[in-house]
Amino acid sequence: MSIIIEKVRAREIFDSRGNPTIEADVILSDGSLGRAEVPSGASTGEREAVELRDGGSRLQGKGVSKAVNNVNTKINDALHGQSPFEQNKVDQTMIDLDGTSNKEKLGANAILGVSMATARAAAASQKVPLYRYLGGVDLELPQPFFNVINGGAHADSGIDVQEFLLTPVKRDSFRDGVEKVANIYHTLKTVLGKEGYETAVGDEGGFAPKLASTEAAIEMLYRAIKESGYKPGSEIAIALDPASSEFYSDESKKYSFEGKELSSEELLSYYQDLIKEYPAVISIEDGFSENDWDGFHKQTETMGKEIQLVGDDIFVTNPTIFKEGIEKGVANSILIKLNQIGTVSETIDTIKLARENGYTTMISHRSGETGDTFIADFAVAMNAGQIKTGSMARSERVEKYNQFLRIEEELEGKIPMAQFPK
Ligand SMILES: C=C(OP(=O)(O)O)C(=O)O
Ligand SMILES: [Mg+2]
Repeated sequence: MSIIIEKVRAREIFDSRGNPTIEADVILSDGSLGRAEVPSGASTGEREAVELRDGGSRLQGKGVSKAVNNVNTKINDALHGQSPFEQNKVDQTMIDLDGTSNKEKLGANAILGVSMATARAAAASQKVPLYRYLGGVDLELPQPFFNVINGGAHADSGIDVQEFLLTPVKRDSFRDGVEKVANIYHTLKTVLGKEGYETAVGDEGGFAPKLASTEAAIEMLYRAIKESGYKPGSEIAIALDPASSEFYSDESKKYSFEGKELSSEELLSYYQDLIKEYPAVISIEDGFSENDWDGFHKQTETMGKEIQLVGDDIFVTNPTIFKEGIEKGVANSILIKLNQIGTVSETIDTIKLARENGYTTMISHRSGETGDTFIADFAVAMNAGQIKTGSMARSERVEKYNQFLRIEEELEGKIPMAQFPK
């Protein structure tokens, strides 16, 4: 007898910021259960699929009971009887049922929860790990990027750049990479403490010291890398996510950055000087605003051969928007967030598009996370090449890194490791 989706249901749970979010269950006729939890961003792109929230006074307007209800009624009715092994069809059914271009009716949070839970249920039914179900035999461990200093919308450190990430360019295994960064993370805490800075952490588990500038933060990283016994650049590299849409004014077309009002051109020369001064910086995400395509394009023209330029807010994992970006020569890499687009299949479409056009892909967590480790399996299955999922001090982030350690062990180290830069 063929296996079908018997029941779909959801509930309100809480994320790492204490906000309500969706947990969805997909139950199959053979009794298999797939469960998934949905994350939530803070520095969200304007064109992301809509995260449906309730409004009103309950839970300060942040409840997701409407989205839960949509899963338990409309989505349940539409998916009952469908094959869990046809991910595209399941996702398309929900896209059609919603009927809007940004999933505002059912909520991208409702749809994504069910989409991920369907993949999990199908994997459980076939008794294979999620990475195997989604990826078949062609698997690869990504290069991890750890966000060790938090600024922007993720902390009250007052630093304009949202994320300062470390990546173990040189590593013998995934475990070796995590160990190296864990060493630096602990050294960084000591270095910051010695200099009199706070060592409490931000939303993504990185430290949130009140450092005066981007340069001051990078200096701290260089020091921590060296004092841990590694070479900045060749062994441990640095990536930045300024998340610049957060400090861009659509009216004045200026970037309000570190006390100055910078034009697009001025910001570009700032980045050019920065990577000259600190060659360990190998990647910049959202250096320009989602509403400054021209600025992002100019950066790609001038810096795109030297370093990785990642589009997050500007592409929002949306294949249609991304296609336009490719045509306009914007960025050379794309950040992949499942909940920006709202289904597993559309996310896979975006990854394929990146691959066909020579863009690198970095799978990403959200600043509001849960214990769900879906993105770890997903990154391995998609041969995504890179992942960023926070730092070492918050378990909702560390759990993702731990899942890679499990996968590496399960595959007895026989799985290839992505390398960036090559
Ligand atoms: C992970 C990010 O932050 P958020 O989830 O707040 O959008 C990001 O900007 O890359
Ligand atoms: Mg970003």
